[in-house]
Amino acid sequence: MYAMQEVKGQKRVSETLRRGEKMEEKLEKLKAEEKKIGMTEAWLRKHRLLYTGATRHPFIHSIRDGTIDIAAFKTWLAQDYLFVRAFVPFAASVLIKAYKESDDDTDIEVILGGIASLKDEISWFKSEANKWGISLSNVVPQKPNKNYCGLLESLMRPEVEYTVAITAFWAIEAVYQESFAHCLEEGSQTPEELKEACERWGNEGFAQYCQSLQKIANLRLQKASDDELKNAEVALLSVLEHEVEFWNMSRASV
Ligand SMILES: Cc1ncc(CNC=O)c(N)n1
Repeated sequence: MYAMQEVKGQKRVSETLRRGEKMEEKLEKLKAEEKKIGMTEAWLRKHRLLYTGATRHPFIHSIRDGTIDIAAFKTWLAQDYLFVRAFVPFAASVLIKAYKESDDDTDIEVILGGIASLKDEISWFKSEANKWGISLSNVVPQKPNKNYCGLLESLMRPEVEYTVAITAFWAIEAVYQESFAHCLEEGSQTPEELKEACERWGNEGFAQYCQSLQKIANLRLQKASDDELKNAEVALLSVLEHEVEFWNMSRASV
């Protein structure tokens, strides 16, 4: 008898929690509409601390102020090469979802542009590794890298909606854009030999590409169901957390 009541009580609690979450999503949506900003911007404001943690990490600061230990940069380079290799099939999965679910042809063009530049990026990683005397064929992925690639794998599943996947895709690209652009701003003391790496993601073209992705995500999120909204926000938070861990890993290697 008591057990039955407890089960009922638990059900009521979880039902209430679920309702609370739904209301919270609706509130975020209203806030975004009121301020005439997109959903992604509303979420970044809500999770400012985490976003700053991902885009203004001590690893990035150390590049910007020139105090970086080159061993940390080399670790990042080798690990990121592996990440980018895993990022290609993820990008391809987003392309497939866009083809199936989007009614806007330009989505495909934006995503395809991203995939095309990944080919160039992989070549760059190889020549950069060569320059630093790193052998990429012997690199073993570290735990945070494996975890991040695991997230990509889970987002590649066919049951993950396009809206959720494109939100994650935008966030992954935007973190690198914001981080490396910071290393190139006025007053930064980024070492000459690291500037090329920073320009890969910190350049104006990459910034515009990120804005295009953000615009696509916002349009989709505007029309999304409560469930999709929740999943997209969770995906965004997961991306930001994994990015922080990825920077931590690079720094911890020295
Ligand atoms: C860990 C991580 N996050 C984002 C990017 C940027 N996307 C593709 O290059 C990256 N290279 N690595």
